Amino acid sequence: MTAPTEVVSWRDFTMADARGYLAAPTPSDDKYSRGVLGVITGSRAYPGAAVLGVEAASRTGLGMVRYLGPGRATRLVLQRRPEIVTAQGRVQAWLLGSGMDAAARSGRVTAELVAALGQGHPVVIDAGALDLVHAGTGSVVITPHASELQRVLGEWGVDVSVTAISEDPQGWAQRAAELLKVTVLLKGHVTHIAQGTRGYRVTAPTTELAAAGSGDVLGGILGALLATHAQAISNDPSVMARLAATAAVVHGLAGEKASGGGPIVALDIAESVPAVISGLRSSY
Ligand SMILES: NC(=O)C1=CN([C@@H]2O[C@H](COP(=O)(O)OP(=O)(O)OC[C@H]3O[C@@H](n4cnc5c(N)ncnc54)[C@H](OP(=O)(O)O)[C@@H]3O)[C@@H](O)[C@H]2O)[C@@H](O)CC1
Ligand SMILES: Nc1ncnc2c1ncn2[C@@H]1O[C@H](COP(=O)(O)OP(=O)(O)O)[C@@H](O)[C@H]1O
Repeated sequence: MTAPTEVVSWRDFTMADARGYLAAPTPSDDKYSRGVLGVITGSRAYPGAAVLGVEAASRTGLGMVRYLGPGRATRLVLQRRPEIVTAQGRVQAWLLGSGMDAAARSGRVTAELVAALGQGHPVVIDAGALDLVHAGTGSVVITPHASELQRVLGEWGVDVSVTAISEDPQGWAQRAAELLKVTVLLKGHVTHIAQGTRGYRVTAPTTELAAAGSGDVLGGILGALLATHAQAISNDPSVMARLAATAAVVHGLAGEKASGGGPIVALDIAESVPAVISGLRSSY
């Protein structure tokens, strides 16, 4: 695979840009009109990722989270967040794969992920569901780090090293978006979001974000944004890239706020999200 075929115009996605996707609910809203996020994340090996993504989605603001992952993770999610619904039902968007390992996934979990991908809703595909990107029937955003993107590209017949991706994240995010026909959010100190002919950069305001579970929190933030903007995505699928960039902006600012110059753990990032959204709503 050589140069990307389409000309992509890249620009920095700003806090003012993000604000447009963080509106408060209106007086006529109810929990269902705000949007429900279905979540299938976590595993026996990584149950904590489920807790982190659900916490982050809840803190980003949406009508409801339906968590439909494995048993142990379900218990941990409910211990942390009794608001979460674990019954099957209708959703407006999905968050899939954080805290899963594609190689260790059971046939049953794979079938559940494929069924969710087949519903035509907007989907965040992370970590251990990235191998199922071909099954997406709605608008899809994938959220790999460089080594996950290398694995995905390998599965699609593109041989590239992690070093090469890290040296040209813009180019590889763009190539992957073209090849897979999805929105790509490639994580790093600078996060690159590519979709069609658009590209957005978001530079993290703190390096403390480089910590275990930080990406699981990002997935939750983005999942909530997809659920609350499902109609906007249906009207204009290019909104996916701007929602992904908004999630990266919120994630970065939440990490910065949680840090205050010191170290953080991933849950601190999620807990700082409401204050960051409040600040963004009132600042511009
Ligand atoms: N609380 C939770 O539940 C959490 C759950 N999480 C979940 O974990 C799952 C796996 O995600 P991941 O990104 O860690 O794994 P992966 O994509 O395979 O890349 C691994 C790369 O890193 C490297 N590597 C490993 N160890 C290294 C070392 N000591 N020093 C240096 N390099 C080292 C390794 O290289 P190698 O060892 O192969 O040489 C490989 O290249 C995923 O589902 C995620 O959601 C996480 O979010 C964390 C919190
Ligand atoms: N050096 C860095 N500076 C700022 N942010 C970083 C840095 N390295 C990684 N990040 C961010 O931290 C998060 C890490 O996500 P990920 O690699 O999926 O980790 P995990 O799987 O442990 O959640 C991503 O949002 C990424 O953009």
